[in-house]
Amino acid sequence: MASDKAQPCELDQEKYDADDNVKIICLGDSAVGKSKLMERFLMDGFRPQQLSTYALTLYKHTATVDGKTVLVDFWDTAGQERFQSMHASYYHKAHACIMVFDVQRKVTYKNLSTWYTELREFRPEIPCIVVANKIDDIKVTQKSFNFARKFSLPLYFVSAADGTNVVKLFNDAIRLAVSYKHNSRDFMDEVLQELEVGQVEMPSTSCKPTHSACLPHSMAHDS
Ligand SMILES: Nc1nc2c(ncn2[C@@H]2O[C@H](COP(=O)(O)OP(=O)(O)OP(=O)(O)O)[C@@H](O)[C@H]2O)c(=O)[nH]1
Ligand SMILES: [Mg+2]
Repeated sequence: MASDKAQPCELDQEKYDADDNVKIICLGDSAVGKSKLMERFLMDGFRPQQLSTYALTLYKHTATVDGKTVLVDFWDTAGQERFQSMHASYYHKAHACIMVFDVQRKVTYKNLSTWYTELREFRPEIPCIVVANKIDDIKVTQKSFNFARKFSLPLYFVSAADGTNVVKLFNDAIRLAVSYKHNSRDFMDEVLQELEVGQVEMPSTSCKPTHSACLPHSMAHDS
């Protein structure tokens, strides 16, 4: 697992002075290469051994977008079935999604529709990039994958093993996340942003407890 190499986030003043911060989530079946892609981007390395992510790993990254410092939280979720019910809270306030399948395992491509349905249930509007990983092993770049076209989503052919398109993928995801954050007309996002800066006083009766956004983060979707 990549997390043992990633250092815990230090109290780095630069990070707290960031102009902006975004959250990007990574979805897909177990063993499609989500953690290895993060490892490749964040550490520019790849260790082939397999260690499945346990529930969640959070990575902090600082990027520069149009001259501004952006603090990025990457959420690497476990693809395993046994963690499925925990995924709901990961969607909370996400600004973009990287959705990965393994070009060598057809079932992981088929399961994209399940992941996508769940994503849209919680985050109807956020940008989503479909990622065909492991292209180092077979020639697939000529293949068309209809899933991405059907939902008008960008499709990237990448390899965590040799690094093909990985930096481009993550940089584009960060840009999309920042752009979404600033241009979104998503009603709940607007409410949340206003709550964050303390502009809105919400009487307790106006916030229906059925919507996760009204709950503290730790409680969201727990039931
Ligand atoms: N050939 C090849 N193998 C890869 C690539 N990316 C990942 N793998 C291998 O695929 C396996 C799974 O990679 P992980 O990154 O752990 O998969 P994951 O999606 O994070 O899996 P979970 O944490 O269980 O959800 C490992 O054995 C990796 O070495 C790639 O681009 N090419
Ligand atoms: Mg993993």
